Amino acid sequence: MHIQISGVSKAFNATPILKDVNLTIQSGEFITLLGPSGCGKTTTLRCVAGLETPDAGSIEVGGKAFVNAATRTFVPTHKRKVGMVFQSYALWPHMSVAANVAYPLKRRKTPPAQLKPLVASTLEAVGMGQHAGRYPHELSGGQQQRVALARGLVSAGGVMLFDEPLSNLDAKLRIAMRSEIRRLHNEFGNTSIYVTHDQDEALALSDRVIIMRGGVVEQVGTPDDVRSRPVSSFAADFVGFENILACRSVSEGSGRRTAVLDGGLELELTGAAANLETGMFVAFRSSAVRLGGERGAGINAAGAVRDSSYSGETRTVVVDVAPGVGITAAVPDSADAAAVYRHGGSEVSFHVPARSVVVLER
Ligand SMILES: Nc1ncnc2c1ncn2[C@@H]1O[C@H](COP(=O)(O)OP(=O)(O)OP(=O)(O)O)[C@@H](O)[C@H]1O
Repeated sequence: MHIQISGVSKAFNATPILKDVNLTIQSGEFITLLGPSGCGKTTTLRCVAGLETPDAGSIEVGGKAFVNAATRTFVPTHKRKVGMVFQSYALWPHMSVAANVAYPLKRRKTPPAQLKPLVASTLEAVGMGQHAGRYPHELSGGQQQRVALARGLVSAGGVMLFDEPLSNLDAKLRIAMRSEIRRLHNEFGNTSIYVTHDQDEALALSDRVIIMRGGVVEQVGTPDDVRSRPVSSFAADFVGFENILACRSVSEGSGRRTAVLDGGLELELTGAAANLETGMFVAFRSSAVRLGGERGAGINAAGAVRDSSYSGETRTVVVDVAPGVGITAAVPDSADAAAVYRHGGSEVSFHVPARSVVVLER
């Protein structure tokens, strides 16, 4: 089902929450709305579901207007046939698993001859076939979420909406359920909109990621686009670039253009960095920073180790290059690395290859 969100705005108590949101979602696509708390992800989803009414704009699904503020069209939620899965599983405690899944079908007056096999096959698809007779309190959190998924899937006439469905699960289960959600999306052939503030989840699940900021769409791209080519310092920060520096000035001399960045770091402006101008930003990941004697095209500088911490396979080292300006580097962890970088104050040189530096216009 193709989804077209056009010019959607919404205010609560005169505070604008969505500001002219435009999104085109292809039929069969899995897209994620990613952004910090309060940026309007859930409100966007609720407008598609019919749980909120936009003040302006329209939402069309499969060529049919769900809502259009200009023509005062509004299709109520139960007639939209979208499947919804929430963070709180929202199961009826007094109903069995099968009855919970059957509930939206009964409300729609689905004939029993169709209802029973549909509930059974959907419970089978989510791996809960053998628990149809149990009650929610007899299930683990992960199993309850599977039932909620099945209930969403039977309601979905081609569109699934997910609002942080995995937030209540532990880390291991979250990763397992991610693949389940993606598998079911493919198997059922739905178009899915998924809300999260977890970038790993967004990158793992989606065909495209929509980064939102303060009620507007900041960036739309494939997981690789948003991870490797953020469009702004906000987007770069959100997808985990640890180092974001402003360009303070650009100078030209003897055929070379050189930028001075925060902390006095210098970067020769060639290749991808050729367009950098004063007021713009550069970003690079901690994994791109080489500590030690290596030099080459890019940033070559030195500073004093502020501190270092063990973080899994790598050791994260913060090097101060100026008062209040630290560069974060990730180096493979070893006893040597721990010994060298554990203590603050020691002088270390570092290099950031030019190819690892991303230029951001804002
Ligand atoms: N019914 C409402 N009445 C008043 N304010 C609301 C209402 N619903 C949402 N808001 C406000 O709108 C803003 C955006 O909320 P929304 O839930 O869309 O954000 P979000 O990006 O999904 O954030 P989160 O990840 O915290 O859920 C918040 O500041 C919230 O307090």
